[in-house]
Amino acid sequence: MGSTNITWHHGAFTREERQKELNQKVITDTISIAAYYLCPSFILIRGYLMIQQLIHSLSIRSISSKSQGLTIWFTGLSASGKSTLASALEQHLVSIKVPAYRLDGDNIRFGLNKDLGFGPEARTENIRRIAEVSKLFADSTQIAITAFISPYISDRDAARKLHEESNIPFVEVFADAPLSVVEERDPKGLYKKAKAGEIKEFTGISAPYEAPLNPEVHIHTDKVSIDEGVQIILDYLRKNEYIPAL
Ligand SMILES: Nc1ncnc2c1ncn2[C@@H]1O[C@H](COP(=O)(O)OS(=O)(=O)O)[C@@H](OP(=O)(O)O)[C@H]1O
Ligand SMILES: Nc1ncnc2c1ncn2[C@@H]1O[C@H](COP(=O)(O)OP(=O)(O)O)[C@@H](O)[C@H]1O
Repeated sequence: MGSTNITWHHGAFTREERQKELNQKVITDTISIAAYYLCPSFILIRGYLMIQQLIHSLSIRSISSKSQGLTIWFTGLSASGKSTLASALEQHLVSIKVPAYRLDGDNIRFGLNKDLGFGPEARTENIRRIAEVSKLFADSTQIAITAFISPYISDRDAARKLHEESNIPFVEVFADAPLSVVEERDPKGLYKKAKAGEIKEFTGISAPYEAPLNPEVHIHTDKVSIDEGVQIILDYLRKNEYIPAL
């Protein structure tokens, strides 16, 4: 497993933080250029700034030429770690200037899909719409990161097909933790309610979850840390040249 000195946060990521991360390099470059012209007499400083400027422009070029749109599709039980990993991954990608955007229950289930429940047909329609939206994000050369249970193999396969028909890579990431572990985590108390019969058709308790047979990335979230999980995904993305090498 590769490693990086860059750390990532596991909480929510605001629009302002995203803007700050993506603009930072441009600001640094602007400062370098201004300083270069303001200090023409200091040959050493000029030399240093010129080298710095060259490194910056090369790194920007290498990122923009190698980044490409794709969808990273998390699947797994409730509390398996999809949102946690998706959020940390999104923040890390943006911190290295790779545009990424996460779609999850907070911005989809309460908006575009607020008319949908949790019966089999509603879940299929939920995933169909999310697949269409993520494909559009990926088509705009961003990395779309989706974090939904997506319990049915046929629905995930349909999402994959939709992407592959447009030559957009689709990376399925299985956030895998045994039911006993997610029941123990139960961060929202939903398993407790489901077992008490207060929530109907709850995935893993009273509704099915069909685990992926051959996901691109398989993360055992009960065995690796959050940071290690993110690193496994980054290693996969680098190995396949979806993001620039370190
Ligand atoms: N019946 C039932 N089954 C499963 N989950 C339920 C249910 N009712 C509400 N919730 C909450 O909704 C979140 C799952 O929504 P998803 O859009 O990811 O589900 S699905 O992909 O359509 O199956 C899920 O959030 P996560 O815990 O983040 O997965 C739950 O908080
Ligand atoms: N290795 C790990 N990877 C991801 N989450 C983990 C891990 N270990 C513990 N957790 C915890 O498990 C919980 C997973 O919740 P969440 O990310 O909301 O899951 P989901 O989106 O799949 O419902 C979080 O409280 C997270 O801190």
